[in-house]
Amino acid sequence: MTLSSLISSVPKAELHLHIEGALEPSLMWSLAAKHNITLPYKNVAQIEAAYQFSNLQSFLDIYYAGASVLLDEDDFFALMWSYLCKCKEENIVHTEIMFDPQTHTERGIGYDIFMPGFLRAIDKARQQWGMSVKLILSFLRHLSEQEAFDTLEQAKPYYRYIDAVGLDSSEKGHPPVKFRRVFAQVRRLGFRIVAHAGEEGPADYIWQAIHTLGVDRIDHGVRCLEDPELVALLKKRQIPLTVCPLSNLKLKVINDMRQHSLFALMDKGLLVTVNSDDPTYFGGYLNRNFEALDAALGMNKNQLQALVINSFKASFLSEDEKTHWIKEVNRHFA
Ligand code: HPA
Ligand SMILES: [Zn+2]
Repeated sequence: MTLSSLISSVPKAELHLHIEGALEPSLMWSLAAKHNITLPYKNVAQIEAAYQFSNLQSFLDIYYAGASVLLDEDDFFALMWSYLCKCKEENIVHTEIMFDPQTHTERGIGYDIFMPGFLRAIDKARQQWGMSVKLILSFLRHLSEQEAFDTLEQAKPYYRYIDAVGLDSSEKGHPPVKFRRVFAQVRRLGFRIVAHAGEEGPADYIWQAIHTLGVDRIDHGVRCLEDPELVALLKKRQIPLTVCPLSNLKLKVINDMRQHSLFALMDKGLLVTVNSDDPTYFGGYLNRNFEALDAALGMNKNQLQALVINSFKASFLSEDEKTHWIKEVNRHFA
């Protein structure tokens, strides 16, 4: 089998995906029409053409504006269902999906609107395809810690549907320590913890995420390479990094995919995974990210196999589920 057909056919997990970043321009357009919302674009092609970013903030501005078309439960169902259909197409059998409650609650759209929409789509994918899905509630770090506390409190009726809590949005100037107390509460509630760190922000933010927040995984984390002691810690504790190659390229964390450090991180013994982050904004779903790495840097079958095994190892699945899927992956490569 060619590498390309292995990439698409192997069962895999995705661990770093923002559901608001999976809003297809065509769905944005039709929801705007449904709700009589005027977008600053004349057609779908213009939406796509607007996705040229110079850094994280220039993306976030467009990403939060795009979410303004999501108003009723059916809209959130359509958004989730569209992504889960892509998972089916790409042989993603398990996905851990981040959602940003504050992007919606700030507009007056409550948990009672978006959660039932998300959960209906997830139930349908579970029943139709046996897909496995976990949800990660993410705090927007440009907002205050008090607002994160309020967001956690408002989620109470839905705690049983949420597996982990994370931290995303504008990284620079909003270090993990800003959220020390709310993540202490998150830990007491028994959720797993993830945080974006070391995407644009310094290696020190990765230290803070580990020591102050007590994360189970780091989202991005590519800037760890600037600190050999940190690399040694990530290796020793096998703290996973959910790396997003096309995102790094589109947000100018790197200038060329040939500069991507993913294989360097693997060679240092780190537990690295490949993910799509915000696929409709960054030019591709998960399989495209593997393809882009191969096209720029070359990937052999052993590297692909290791990355796919890592996607299960680094997940929040049970040990039995991990063992099951790792066996399936190995069978696929045999
Ligand atoms: O890559 C990202 N970084 C920070 N916040 C985000 N929200 C969506 N995608 C991202
Ligand atoms: Zn992200």
